[in-house]
Amino acid sequence: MMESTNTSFPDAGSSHVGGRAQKRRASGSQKVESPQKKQKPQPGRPCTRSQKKGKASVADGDNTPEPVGTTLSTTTLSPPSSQPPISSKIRAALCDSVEYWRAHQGGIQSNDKIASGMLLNGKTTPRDVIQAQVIVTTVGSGLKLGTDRKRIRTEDQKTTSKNYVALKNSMEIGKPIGIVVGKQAETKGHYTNNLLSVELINHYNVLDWFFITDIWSERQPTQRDGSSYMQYMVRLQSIQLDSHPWWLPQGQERANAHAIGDFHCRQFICQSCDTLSKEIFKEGWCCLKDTCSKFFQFSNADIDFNTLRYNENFLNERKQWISKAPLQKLVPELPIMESEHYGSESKFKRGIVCPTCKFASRRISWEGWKCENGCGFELSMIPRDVPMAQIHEEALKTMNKKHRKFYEIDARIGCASHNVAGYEVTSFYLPNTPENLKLGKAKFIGSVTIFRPMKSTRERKDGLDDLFQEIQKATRVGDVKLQRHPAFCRGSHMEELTSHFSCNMGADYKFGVVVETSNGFDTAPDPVMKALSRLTWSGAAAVALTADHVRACKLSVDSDSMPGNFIDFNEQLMLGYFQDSQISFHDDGEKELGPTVATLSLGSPSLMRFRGKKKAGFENTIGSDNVMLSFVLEHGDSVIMHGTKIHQHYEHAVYAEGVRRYALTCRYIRPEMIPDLERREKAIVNGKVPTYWQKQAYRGESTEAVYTV
Ligand SMILES: O=C(O)CCC(=O)C(=O)O
Repeated sequence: MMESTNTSFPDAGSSHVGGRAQKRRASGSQKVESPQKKQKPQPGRPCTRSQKKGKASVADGDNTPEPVGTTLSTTTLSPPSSQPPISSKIRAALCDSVEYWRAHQGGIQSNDKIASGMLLNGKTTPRDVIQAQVIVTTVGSGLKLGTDRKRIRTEDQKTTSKNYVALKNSMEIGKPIGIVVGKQAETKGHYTNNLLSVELINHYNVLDWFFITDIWSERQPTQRDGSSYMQYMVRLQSIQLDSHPWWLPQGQERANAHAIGDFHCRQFICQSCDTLSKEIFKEGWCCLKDTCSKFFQFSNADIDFNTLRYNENFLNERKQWISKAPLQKLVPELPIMESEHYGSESKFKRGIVCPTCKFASRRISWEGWKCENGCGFELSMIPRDVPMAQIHEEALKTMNKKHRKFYEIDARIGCASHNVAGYEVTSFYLPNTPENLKLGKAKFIGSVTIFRPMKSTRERKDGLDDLFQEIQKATRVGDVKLQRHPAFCRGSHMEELTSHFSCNMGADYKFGVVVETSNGFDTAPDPVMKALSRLTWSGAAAVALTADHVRACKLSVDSDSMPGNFIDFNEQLMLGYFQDSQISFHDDGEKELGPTVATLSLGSPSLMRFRGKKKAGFENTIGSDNVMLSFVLEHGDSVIMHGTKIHQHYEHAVYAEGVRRYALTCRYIRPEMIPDLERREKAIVNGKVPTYWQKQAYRGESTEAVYTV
C-alpha cells in the first residue's frame, strides 16, 4: 500500500522570529488626541472603570526584573528544578496521551473553536516570556514561507484567524490551556528552548495549566526582510499560583511569583476610538485596538518598537481563575477496562503517561502499552472477544445513520450483480481516466467486486461468524501479533503510526508502512489460512465473473490492467481496527504486485471509498474528496479489486464504524520483481501454501451450485 498523504509535519504556529532586529520608528503622529477635547492625552485618559491599586508606580523605572530565561547558550543552562509532569521524544506520543493537546500539526489544539492546549517552541518575538506564573507569546498562524524558506508574516493578522478565534473563545469562558514547551535547539541530546534558562529533558514537555488573561494586537517587531505587520499576542497566567514551576532553575522558582492584588496594570480609554487598552509597555501607553487610527502610536515619537518591553504591572498582575468546570488532571490516569468494555473502544487506543518515568507512550501493541522510554513499565490490556450480537447491533446502527446509503456510485461506473454459491455478488467497473477516454482508449480499467454472504453462509458451522471468533482468539492469545507501525517520518520526533494494527504473513510485502513478515504460510495460524482459502476462491471467482461479463456485454476494458486469468495469492496482511480507526486514502500500486487484491472484512461495519486521483485528471466527481464509489462493508463481506491500473488512477480508504474489525487482505507478490535474491527466495518459501491447505481449498457454499473457475 502506498499512503498518499503529505509526510511533512512542520511545527507550525511556533515560528521563531530571528535575524537582525532592525530599528523602526513608530509610525504616524505620536500624539493621541481626543476627538472631543484637545488635550495632551499621554498616557490617555485614566480609566474610571478600573481603580488603580498596584504597588508599583506606572513609571516603574528600570528596576523591572528581566524575564527569567533569555539565554540560548547551553553552557549557561541549569537543570530544571524538577521533572516535567509529562514529557516525550515523539510529538504524536504526547498528542495521543493527553486530551488537551492533540495537535499533531500546528501549535494550538482547538475543538469547536475553543483552544485547550498550546505548544511553545521558542520565542516568537523578542518580548515573549515564560515566567513562573505568566506566559506572553504570539497567537501564531498566518505565516508564509519567505524567500529564505523561513516563515514570515506577509500581511496583518486577522480576527478571522483560526487561532485567534479559538484563543479568544477560551479566554471568554476561562478554559484551561495545557501548555507544552518544545525543543528549539538540541546539542548532543541536550534540548533547549530560548524561552527558558533550563535544559529540557525531552523534546516535548508539559508545563502546567494556564488560562488566558489578555489578547491584544501589536505592531510586530521588524522582520528579516524589514517588514512589520499587525499581529495578535496572548498573555496566559498559571491557574494554580502555588504550583511548582519545574521549568525554572532550582532556587528561582519564586522569581516573579506574585499573589492576586499585589500588582495592578492601569488601563486608559483611547480618546480616538473610546476603547480601553492596558498600559502594557514600560515605554508608555498606546491604543491597542487595531482598527483605531491611533493604534500603536506612542506620545514619544522616538520610541523604537523593536525594543519595547512589557510593563512590570502588566506582567505581575494576577487574576483569579474563574470557570464553571472543574480543573481536569494534567496527567491523565491510566485507563481501566471495566466489565462493559471490549478493550478496543477508542479510548483504549490513546497513549498513556508512564507512572514511573512520566513518559508519554503510545498504544503500539494490540496487547497493551509499554513505556516508550524503556523504563520497563508495561500495562497489559488484551481486548476481549466481541460477540456477534454486538456486531449485528453496530451493523443496524450504521445503516440507520442519517443519509447513509449502502452504495454511492458515480454515473460513469458500470455495475453488474450475480448470485454465486451463497453470496450476493456486485461488481463495479471503474472508468479509465478522462484523458484516456477522450483519446478513445478502453472504457474500463478494473473491477471492484463485493461478495456479500447470505445469512446461512455466515452462520453455518465453520462459517464466517466462526472465523471471526477464531481470528479474535488468535489475536487475543498472541498467535497473530498485531502492532501499529510507523507510517510517516519513521524514527523522527514527528513519527506517526498507522491508525490500525497489522501483521503480515506469507511473502514479505514492502510498502510505505514497514510490516515485517512474522510467519510464512507454513506456520501461519489456522484462521489466517482459512481466510486465505476463502479469498483465493472469491478472488478467482471475481476474475472469472469479470471476464464473463466483459465477454457477454462486449465491454471495452484494458486487458493489460485486468487480465482474464487469476494468480494464486502468496501474501496476507491482517489489519486490526479499534473503534474510530481507519486506513486513509492510499493505493496498492507497488510494482511487484499482481493485478488482484482481495480483502475479507470480519466484525464491525466500515465504509470503503474510492476516489479518482487528481493527477489522473479526475475532478468534479460526486461527493466530497472526489469520491466516485463508496459502500458499506459488513461482517463477512469480501472486496476484490482486479486491475493494476485501479491503483494508478484511484485510491481507496476504509473507515471502521464499530468497536472491532479485522481486514484480511491477500495479494500476489511477483517474486521475479524482487531484486534482492535472498528476499526473493524468502518470498517464494514463505508464500507457498502447504499441501494440507491446498487440499482444504474453499469452494464456495455447497448449498448452491459452486461457481467453477
Ligand atoms: O480495511 C480494509 O478493508 C482495507 C485494507 C486495505 O485497503 C489494504 O490493506 O490495502
